[in-house]
Amino acid sequence: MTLVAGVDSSTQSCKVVIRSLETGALVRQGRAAHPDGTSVDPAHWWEALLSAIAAAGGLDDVAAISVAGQQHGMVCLDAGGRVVRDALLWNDTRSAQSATELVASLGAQAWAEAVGSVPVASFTVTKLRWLATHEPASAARTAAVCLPHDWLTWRLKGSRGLDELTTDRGDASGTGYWSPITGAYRDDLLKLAFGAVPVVPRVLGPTEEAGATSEGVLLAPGTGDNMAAALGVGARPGDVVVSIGTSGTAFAVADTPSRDTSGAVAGFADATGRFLPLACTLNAARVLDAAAAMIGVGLERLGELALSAPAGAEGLTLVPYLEGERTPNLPHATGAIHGLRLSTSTPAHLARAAVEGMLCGLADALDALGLSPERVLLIGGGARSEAVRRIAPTVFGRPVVVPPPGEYVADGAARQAAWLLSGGAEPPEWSAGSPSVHEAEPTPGLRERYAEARTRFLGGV
Ligand SMILES: Nc1ncnc2c1ncn2[C@@H]1O[C@H](COP(=O)(O)OP(=O)(O)O)[C@@H](O)[C@H]1O
Ligand SMILES: O=C(CO)[C@@H](O)[C@H](O)COP(=O)(O)O
Repeated sequence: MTLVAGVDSSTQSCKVVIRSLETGALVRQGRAAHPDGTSVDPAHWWEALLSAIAAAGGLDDVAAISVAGQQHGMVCLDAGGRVVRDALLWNDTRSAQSATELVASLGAQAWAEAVGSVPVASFTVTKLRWLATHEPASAARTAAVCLPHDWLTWRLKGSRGLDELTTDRGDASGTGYWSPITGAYRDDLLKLAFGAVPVVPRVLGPTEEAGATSEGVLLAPGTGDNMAAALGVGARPGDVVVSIGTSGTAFAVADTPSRDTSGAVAGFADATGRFLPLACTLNAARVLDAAAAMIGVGLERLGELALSAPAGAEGLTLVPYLEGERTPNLPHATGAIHGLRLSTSTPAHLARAAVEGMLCGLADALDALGLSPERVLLIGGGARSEAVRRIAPTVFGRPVVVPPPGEYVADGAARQAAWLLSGGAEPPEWSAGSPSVHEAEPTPGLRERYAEARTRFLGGV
């Protein structure tokens, strides 16, 4: 049996799956935690990757591997290939002002036309501007800039030379200086943001080899975690995927690029040669972690409490902007609880309001895509919660399809590695397990009350 490996180096952890090339069957898997924080030494990702590979039984019998990673993170390397400073992650909002300045200098429409997206604080281009402005010495030492998956792929190759850095269309499309519309870097935008044009990774096609490890395991191009999730879950045109991880994302596979001048929808490329319009919230599964901690229970009990409360939590409304927010673009926002009465001051009401508030934030992202999906697929760590699965249709106002619990980002990466070996125009067909379908009536007034609370606390957004 030929084996392939897929890696998900995401915000909270690194996961590795090893699957059969022919059938896609899961053979073994491993995981390791990443440190907390929005500014992280990439060495931690490397150590976690090695631990997760070891926990998955190693790569001795594996033919090809692919790394998918959290998007946008700025990894700066000096001329000798050493990391210059901690990487600023997608959820680090210190570059919000830099984003405002960059958008003001060209206008939102010009950015959307140039790179498919209007940059917000998450985008690498804004982080480079922040670095040039606030840490000129680090900026001066930066000879190359790449993304988390690019850096891990480069390390797996044992590379030293900056000219050996590679990336793919999907992850490159989240930088803000590569255009999914033309398939080319925009050095002028890099220069505008950073004042110089550092080395950037070569952009590989969907099945182009990135090299090999010293043990001879072939390296697929890898991609961003959302692009890998689309591949892993087998998203097809007409589907919208909602992922509840550290970030909340809503995305769809499209045949043509998008250019949303409002900035709500990022016009990303996908991992197959197509496109992946995506709306992202900064607040998803961790809202549940925070609510569980506030109430003093575990996630399972939080879910039971949420399901024990009446739908709509009798008007108790939680606006979940605990880490600022990206959709809507409010990097300095905080969360709020509205509608407290003596009768709603219970752990069950708070649990329900947390699940509903988090899902209302995701419903805003779903609406931003402006699609009428045939299916809404729910994935990510948060989809493991029964309460989330059962409450989601009451908030989204449509049935929700939940694939069997799994690591769909790592699976997508494994499928890309299989595609590298099998060749052909499309990735190999792997049979997926049967999804469960959750249907429920929308909760009357819930979205309206949420919109009102959001507006009341956040000045008319
Ligand atoms: N049974 C569960 N109920 C609710 N949330 C869960 C459950 N299992 C995992 N999670 C959530 O999943 C999150 C991690 O999701 P994951 O998709 O792995 O994140 P990321 O890819 O961003 O690292 C954690 O914040 C955790 O709260
Ligand atoms: O910034 C985005 C998408 O644009 C995030 O979705 C990151 O890619 C992080 O993903 P998770 O770790 O939450 O999966």
